[in-house]
Amino acid sequence: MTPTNDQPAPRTFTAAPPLSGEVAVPGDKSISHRSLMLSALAVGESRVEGLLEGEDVLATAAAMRAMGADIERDADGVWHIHGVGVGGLLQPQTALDMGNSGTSTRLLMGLLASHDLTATFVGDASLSKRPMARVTEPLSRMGASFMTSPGDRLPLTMRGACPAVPLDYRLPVASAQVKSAVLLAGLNTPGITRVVEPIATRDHSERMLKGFGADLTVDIEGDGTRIISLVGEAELRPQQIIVPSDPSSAAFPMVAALIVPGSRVTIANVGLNATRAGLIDLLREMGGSIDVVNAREVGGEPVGDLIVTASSLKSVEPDPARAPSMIDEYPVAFIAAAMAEGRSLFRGLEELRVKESDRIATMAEGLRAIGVAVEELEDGVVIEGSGGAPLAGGGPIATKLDHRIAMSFAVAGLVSKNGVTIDDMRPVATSFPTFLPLLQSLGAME
Ligand SMILES: O=C(O)C1=C[C@@H](OP(=O)(O)O)[C@@H](O)[C@H](O)C1
Ligand SMILES: C=C(OP(=O)(O)O)C(=O)O
Repeated sequence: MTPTNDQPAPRTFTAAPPLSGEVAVPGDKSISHRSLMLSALAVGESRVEGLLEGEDVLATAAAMRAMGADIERDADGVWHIHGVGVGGLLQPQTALDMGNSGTSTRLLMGLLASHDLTATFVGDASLSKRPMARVTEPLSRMGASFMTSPGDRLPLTMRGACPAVPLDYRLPVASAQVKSAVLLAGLNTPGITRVVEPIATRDHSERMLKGFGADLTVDIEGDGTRIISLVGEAELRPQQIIVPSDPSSAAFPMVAALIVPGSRVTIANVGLNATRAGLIDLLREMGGSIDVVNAREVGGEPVGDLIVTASSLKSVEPDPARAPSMIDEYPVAFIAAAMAEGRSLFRGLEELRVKESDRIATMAEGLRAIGVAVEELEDGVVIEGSGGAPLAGGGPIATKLDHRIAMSFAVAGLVSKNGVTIDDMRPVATSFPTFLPLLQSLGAME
């Protein structure tokens, strides 16, 4: 995406008074991407309320428009999408700019793999370092071909295959992006495409594909392995979608409210899908007071309001099997561990090394810079908690084009003696454009 401002936006976050109030974080990023993609493949008009209007999702919208979908936002903030039908995507006339968004890139590569067209994908410096072999490998087996930059990275040009060949694929890495790429490719492929998932990852693609009318079944074996089968050459029906608030964004005010003494905050309408709710379980195990009220179902997803009260936290050694259910929340979970009593041990997190930044290294470096004793492991970190005492503070923290690093250290600043300076807050616009006003409304900053 074209940056709106090409200068870094440093900012210092300082010790905050007790946080209070009721807030709503923006719509779920994963569901927003999928809403646009699936609506663009349905014949007729879909309507999406609560879409995340962050840069990542806007990159998906621009790509779907470039391939023929008609996508408009009305004055009330509702998005209207007229789709082209499965198999109906048009050849994009220019390169698809994915900005900072791994989800847009990998899911769209899947969609295009079974369409008869050629497309070039480009992205920012962070996205251009991220591995794409995890999707080019299965999609090549379905018939697509790829010309990638060295190391299977962006920029890359792909040619879809029509008809593509259905695939029976066992996921070698616990990744909802890879699972979704194969399933989306299967939509326009004759026969049955099957994905075997030994470790469950977020299941929004499965739920939404079914909701749009695709013939998709999920069988669960005794050991928890999920077998997802999709009948190809699907016809998708337009939908009315209400996007719940993003639990990955709610994570920041949630941890802030737990660690800033005296806080009590309500976070409304948060998505509580079990494949996403690992952070809530973790923080409760640490002694965090998080109550779910008003539990309900909205648009096929469980949601609830969270009441979070400041708590004394104790250290944890979470089971690595929990990783997929809170994969994007580890950076801010490390901040919670830095304020807990005792030593926390996080393992099994090698996937964090291939996110917007190497989140193990970036977090370890940043934590050290603000006075936290931390040891970096190949697949995780050991963090010595302060037992609730304020962190020293410091910086500037190098965010490395990673929104979750920026927001995690902003939260750390709220419990610091000397403030925490972030080198650049601009990446926050990818997933949580209202982050600063939200902190202001809780009284966390001027
Ligand atoms: O499918 C999705 O919407 C996502 C899957 C996760 O990535 P991986 O599949 O690479 O784990 C997550 O980190 C990302 O923010 C969104
Ligand atoms: C990893 C993330 O997103 P993506 O892979 O879509 O860039 C994230 O939002 O933390």
